[in-house]
Amino acid sequence: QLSATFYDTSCPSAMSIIKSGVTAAVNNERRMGASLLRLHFHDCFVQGCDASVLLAGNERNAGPNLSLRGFGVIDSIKTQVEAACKQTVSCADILAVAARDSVVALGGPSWSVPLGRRDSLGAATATQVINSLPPSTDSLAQLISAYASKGLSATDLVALSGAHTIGVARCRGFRTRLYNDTNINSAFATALQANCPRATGSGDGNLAPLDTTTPSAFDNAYFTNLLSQKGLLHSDQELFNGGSTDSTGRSFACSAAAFGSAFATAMVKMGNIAPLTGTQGQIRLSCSAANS
Ligand code: HEM
Ligand SMILES: [Ca+2]
Ligand SMILES: [Ca+2]
Repeated sequence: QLSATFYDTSCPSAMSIIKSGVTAAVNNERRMGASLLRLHFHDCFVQGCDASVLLAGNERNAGPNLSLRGFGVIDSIKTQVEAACKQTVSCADILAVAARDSVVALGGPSWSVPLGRRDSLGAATATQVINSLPPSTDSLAQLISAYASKGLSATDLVALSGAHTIGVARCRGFRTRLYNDTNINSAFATALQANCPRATGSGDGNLAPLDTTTPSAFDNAYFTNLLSQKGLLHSDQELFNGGSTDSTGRSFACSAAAFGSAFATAMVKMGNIAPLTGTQGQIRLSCSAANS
């Protein structure tokens, strides 16, 4: 059972240290806010919110995790938190708070983060990573079932996908959509094709914003884009493609407030996936390695 006041007496400065670290990193590079938010998602979906994603090794080296970034920002925040309160604040909680502070730094909603997660003793395998994170080639039905397996609803799926209102993706992740999908705005596809050639291997790493309208503001433009078939990933456009989630997407496109509150609710739910609590796991001294 997590609690928002978990560190109030044991480490009262933790929240402000994390917030300053995140704000400084985002002011230096806006994209870092997106990268920190994605780290928390990749942590929670694989073996629960236990900071397993931060451990050097198999999990971090698995395909879907190779483009993760922000490890250095988390390490530096952890160093400052350790200096204030020795072995008290978990890396898993730092990730959850950093995700919230990133959203706030980019103009999105705020919420109170339940705390008290502990850190895993080990990482997941590459196979576990691949089986736990839905690929962007998934259909709506596959996405709904992947989220259901984590206790998240179809509304949570749509709300959490709104995280793609910030950040970027590599050509290799949206090439097939540009050349094969039919539910894509043609001017949008043509413009993206210039920097993402059809041939596999050419321009694989070229980046495009997930939200073509406001790539570094946390707003609801991701959903207005979906209404005009300008979702970047196949999985993004699946959420608004004539299926059961259309009405949710339309409501988030119409109301930034409705999106913000559903996003906050869904982030708390995602942050509650299989946490280690009590005497389980450990409080790591360094986020990239289990204690020796
Ligand atoms: C619904 C299933 C999801 C799929 C299939 C998916 C897929 C992807 C892909 C393919 C990328 C680009 C990676 C690259 O090319 O390097 C990406 C980036 C990103 N994802 Fe997702 N994602 C999903 C859900 C989420 C959720 C739930 C969050 C957070 C709550 C999230 C946050 C992000 C962010 C912020 C980025 C940009 C990161 C950066 O610029 O460094 N995604 N996602
Ligand atoms: Ca994890
Ligand atoms: Ca945006």
